[in-house]
Amino acid sequence: MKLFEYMEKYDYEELLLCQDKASGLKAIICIHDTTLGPALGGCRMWTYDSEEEAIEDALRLARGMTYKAAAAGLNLGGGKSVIIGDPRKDKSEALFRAFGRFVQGLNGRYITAEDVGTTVEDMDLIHEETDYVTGISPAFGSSGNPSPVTAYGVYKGMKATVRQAWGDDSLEGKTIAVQGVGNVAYNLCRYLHEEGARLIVTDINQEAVRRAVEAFGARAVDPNEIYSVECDIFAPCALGGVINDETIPQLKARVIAGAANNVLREERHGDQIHELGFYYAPDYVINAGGLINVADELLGYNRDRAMRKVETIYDNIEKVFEISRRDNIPTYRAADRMAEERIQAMKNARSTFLQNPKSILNMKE
Ligand SMILES: NC(=O)C1=CN([C@@H]2O[C@H](COP(=O)(O)OP(=O)(O)OC[C@H]3O[C@@H](n4cnc5c(N)ncnc54)[C@H](O)[C@@H]3O)[C@@H](O)[C@H]2O)C=CC1
Ligand SMILES: O=C(O)CCC(=O)C(=O)O
Repeated sequence: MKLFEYMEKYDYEELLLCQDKASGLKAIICIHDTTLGPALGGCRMWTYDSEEEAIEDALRLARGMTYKAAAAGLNLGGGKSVIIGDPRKDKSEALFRAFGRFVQGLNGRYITAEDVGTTVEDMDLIHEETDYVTGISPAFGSSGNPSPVTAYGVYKGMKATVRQAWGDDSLEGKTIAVQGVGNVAYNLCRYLHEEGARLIVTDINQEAVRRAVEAFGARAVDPNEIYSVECDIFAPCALGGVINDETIPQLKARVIAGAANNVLREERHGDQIHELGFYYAPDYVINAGGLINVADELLGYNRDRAMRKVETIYDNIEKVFEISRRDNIPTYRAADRMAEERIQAMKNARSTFLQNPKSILNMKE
């Protein structure tokens, strides 16, 4: 990958490689765009096959956060970080504290949180070294694990998408294929089950599958089968890139709506599913609940306020479909348009000089 060429193409601000020999830390922090405010985005810990793959993941995820914050109406920019390592074996206090010091060094331009492979306990360790971390333990006045809130937002967004496809938003009797039943999807399955949906689940972790089967009467299938099962809704809730040349011809669902980031392997796959008549809820619009929740900590965390804002994901999905119909474009492009218009509008609104501009960090009521 030609890094500067790529950064220029998508207008990235900063890419930082962090190395600490003693703790074994190898991390990447990427800041995409801070027009709307500090870049907030989780820290992923994953066993990447190569350094290039880790850098690419950080870059793509960071850009997604810019759009996620903008589309959700937050005063935040986009950033993300990844730690290269196995979350089951390579975690230590020293590793997360070393990472926290790199975050602190950015002086608030980047604020971290959980993502795949990291937990509230890891955020607490990072918090030993920096205040620029969210999703820490409620004991610190924080919001804790964002996953249940992300799940609630995905549930609301799925209902809004279902309304587009079938005219009413009920999930009762719908068959939903859930890929990955980790932190977000387990909570999502609870909402879906309570509303009377039939669940089909898969995961590479058999324990996660067993939990979902026991708790929600879900039917389990092998990871490769999840794309081709007969269902109404496909909910990608594992990793990204799962809508691609191999999987699109297999899909039986009419709606694609889930928690995973970067669901489309390439943009052209978004065009393809649009042409084929799928109802696709753009990933960063439907999965913004966790971000909305942790962002509320910057104002002094208030659960009711955060949940009210998460409910607006339903309206945001409706807006995306409206733009898609109005401009005759796929929903992923409609979401980009909605986010880009807000970023541009705020750039313009902030063009007049103010002696003491209000920042997100001092907007406490
Ligand atoms: N946790 C949160 O609040 C948010 C999460 N997301 C995204 O949602 C997705 C899920 O996040 P979490 O639930 O937090 O992660 P998690 O790590 O708890 O769950 C992911 C699950 O997917 C499974 N998995 C991985 N590869 C798989 C495959 N090929 N087939 C089937 N299962 C597979 C894993 O075993 C795991 O159980 C990720 O893409 C994440 O970036 C997005 C917004 C917020
Ligand atoms: O939900 C979080 O942990 C923070 C936001 C984030 O990284 C995401 O939405 O992907």
